[in-house]
Amino acid sequence: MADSQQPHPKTKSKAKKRYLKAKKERRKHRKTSDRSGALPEEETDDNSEDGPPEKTSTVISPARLARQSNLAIGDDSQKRKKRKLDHTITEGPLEDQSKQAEVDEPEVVEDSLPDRALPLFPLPTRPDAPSKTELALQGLNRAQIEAELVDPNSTLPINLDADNSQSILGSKTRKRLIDLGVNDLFAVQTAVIPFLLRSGHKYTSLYDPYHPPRDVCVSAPTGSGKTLAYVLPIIELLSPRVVTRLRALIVLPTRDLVAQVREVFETTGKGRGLKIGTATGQHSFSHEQAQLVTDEEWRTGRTSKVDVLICTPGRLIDHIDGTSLFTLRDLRFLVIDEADKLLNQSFQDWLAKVLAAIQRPYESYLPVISRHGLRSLEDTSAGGCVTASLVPQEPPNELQTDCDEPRHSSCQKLLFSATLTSDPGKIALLGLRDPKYFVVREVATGASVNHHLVSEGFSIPTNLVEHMVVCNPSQKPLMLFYLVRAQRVDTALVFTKSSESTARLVKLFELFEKNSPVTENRKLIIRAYSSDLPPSERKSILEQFKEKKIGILVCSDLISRGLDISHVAHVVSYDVPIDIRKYVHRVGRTARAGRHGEAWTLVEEQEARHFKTMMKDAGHLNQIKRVRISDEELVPLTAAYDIALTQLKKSYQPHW
Ligand SMILES: Nc1ncnc2c1ncn2[C@@H]1O[C@H](COP(=O)(O)OP(=O)(O)OP(=O)(O)O)[C@@H](O)[C@H]1O
Repeated sequence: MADSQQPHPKTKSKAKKRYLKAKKERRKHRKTSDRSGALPEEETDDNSEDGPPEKTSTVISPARLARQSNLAIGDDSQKRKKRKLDHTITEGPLEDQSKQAEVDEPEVVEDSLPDRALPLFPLPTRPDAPSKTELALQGLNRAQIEAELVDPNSTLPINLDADNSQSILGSKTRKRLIDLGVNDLFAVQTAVIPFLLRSGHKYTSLYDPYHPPRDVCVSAPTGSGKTLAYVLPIIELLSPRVVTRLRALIVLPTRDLVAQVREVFETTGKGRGLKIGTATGQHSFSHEQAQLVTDEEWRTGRTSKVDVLICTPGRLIDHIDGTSLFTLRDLRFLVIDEADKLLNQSFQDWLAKVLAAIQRPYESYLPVISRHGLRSLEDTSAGGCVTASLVPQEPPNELQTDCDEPRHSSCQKLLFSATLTSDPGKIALLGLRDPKYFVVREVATGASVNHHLVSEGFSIPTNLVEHMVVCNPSQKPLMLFYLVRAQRVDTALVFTKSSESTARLVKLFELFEKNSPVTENRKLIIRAYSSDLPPSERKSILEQFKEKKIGILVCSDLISRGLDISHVAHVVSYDVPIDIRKYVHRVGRTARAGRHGEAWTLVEEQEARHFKTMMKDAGHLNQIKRVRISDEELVPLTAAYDIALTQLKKSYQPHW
């Protein structure tokens, strides 16, 4: 009974029937009105099958609303407005909106308004992220990006018979080079020397404030001949001068390098009359002052006793600050060798002081009025025609003349390094004038110079063979002794991390040599070279090493840069270098000037990952061969090593 009173789920109530009928009519009506273009009635959410609909939410089709608003009339602006409306009306996530649009936009609307439909804008797409190289290039300046790539294998023969007009170098210089055994210019020299010495070109004059020369930055591998690349042009340009002025300043990071570069100047420029001076602090300040300047200006018309000064930055600043007659205003060349190292040194703000000292005050560019009411002019063109003439002084002229053109310092800055920085911030400190970059390196096909500049993957001499030996820290000295004995690493530079480490290793090695049986008729001499030693002793040790009286020189990174000793056949990094720059300079003490050389790095097990990552980042890991030394190979050395170790420990114990 109760069941019969319940309405059957399939039977429809009267109200429902009425509702469905009305709905059907509404649909029918809508179809006909759509076809005739009339606007239908407002559509409600009446899809419920369960009874008369409740007016919950009203969803208005955007197309319909646009039509209601008389917006979609065909022209573009109206279409745009319609689209705007679409966006304002539909709310919620974009995905929902597009679905909603699909539902609300019946095909009939699109069909009926083909020419009014809004153009579909492409969905916004995210551009590919720029590569690391592209990003880094954004920081580089134009000169770096347009660097000239020089093939490291290119050479230029020095022809003694060529006449001066055909050759970049004068006959005197060529003859001198041939006498010294230099028959070809190396790659870096073939690029840089012609750039600096374009004969007859305005850049060759010593003083040209209206057309000052372009600055030059050079990145070339160790031992590739960068020193001659600047020494030769300086000698060529300065030797015709008549009046001695300080016209070339060469800044280097260490005293040893100053002495080395001085030697190159003296041997190459022999007989050319150039006066070379050095300032390193090795001698007393007053002694250096007496070597550099004269107070007889009234008689000689000059203050400088030298044409070329080679110095360390510290002592240079001392002279700028403390030597009253010392001036850099006549400089034609400022050479910063090992530039990346020197730019990292902020010592006494040396760079800013030097740059300020180079600038001539405005007056000094004008003809100088002498005490006699005359002016002296100096023509210092490269042709060697130097005249000091006295010309009556003209009254000041209000008219604009050529002399009113802005005048610049004629000083040309030359930067050299095997690991030249590409850091735009550091380069900017130098205020370079329209710099020209030369990069000497082999570039793999497809790779660009820029990539190398950015990645700072410095090039290593091609004749260098590199090895790494991964070992237990306690075995490191034994590994070194093994290399010395078995691999004949006996004309070598061994680099450690500190002077203490240097001293300890030398002591241990001496004890080891004393205790090991002499297998051959040779006594190996090993010495330490460190900052703890007085300068005179350091100099003497280097001399002995150059003369092959010392076989192995153990040192810290003090001499890892620039040192040129041709017979060094091996470089051992007893302690792993902390960065790729240090590695490049250390291994660059061998395989110089096209010679063969070998580099060994002793890597403690826990350092292996760091070392490999460093090499991989520099794109250099594949060039390094891993050498495995078995315990059996070490057995013949262990007895002497153990005794040496015990003796070393005893020597470090306090005696009481
Ligand atoms: N054209 C040449 N022919 C023969 N030998 C040369 C030539 N140019 C330079 N050398 C020799 O090559 C050696 C290395 O030169 P240099 O010291 O100038 O190298 P470098 O590029 O400055 O190296 P580093 O970056 O290590 O300072 C020197 O002994 C030099 O005399």
